[in-house]
Amino acid sequence: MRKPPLYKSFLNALHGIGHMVLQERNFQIELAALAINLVLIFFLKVHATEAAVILAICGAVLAAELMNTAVEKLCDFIHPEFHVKIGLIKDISAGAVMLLALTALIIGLVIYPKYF
Ligand SMILES: Nc1ncnc2c1ncn2[C@@H]1O[C@H](COP(=O)(O)OP(=O)(O)OP(=O)(O)O)[C@@H](O)[C@H]1O
Repeated sequence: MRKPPLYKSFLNALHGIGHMVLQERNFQIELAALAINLVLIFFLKVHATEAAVILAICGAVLAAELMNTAVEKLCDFIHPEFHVKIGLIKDISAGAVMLLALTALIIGLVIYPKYF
């Protein structure tokens, strides 16, 4: 089968991200957190290395949220009914996001205080 052109792959990925921006509350909250961090980095003149760490963890949280939502949607598609294993799969997937969000919180607590 012929591979689709590269720009088509970008459009497909943007379609997925666009869906998340419009429909998924957690993703919207995490995008707002990224925006707040960008403002803080700019106004507090955060050191470039620290800014890179902050932006990297924000990106990781957003990417994990994308994967978590994909797992949830896949679960709902293949098994819409209640099942204890589906619950566990969703909980594990959500756990990945929570782990990264907590890491982001700790990184923020380590970096920001010295700028105030
Ligand atoms: N089909 C199911 N069978 C068993 N438990 C389920 C099922 N669907 C959802 N759950 C339970 O409900 C939780 C929330 O699942 P849901 O699909 O509603 O995600 P959500 O509310 O969008 O979560 P998130 O905030 O992580 O995006 C799951 O983590 C799981 O514990």
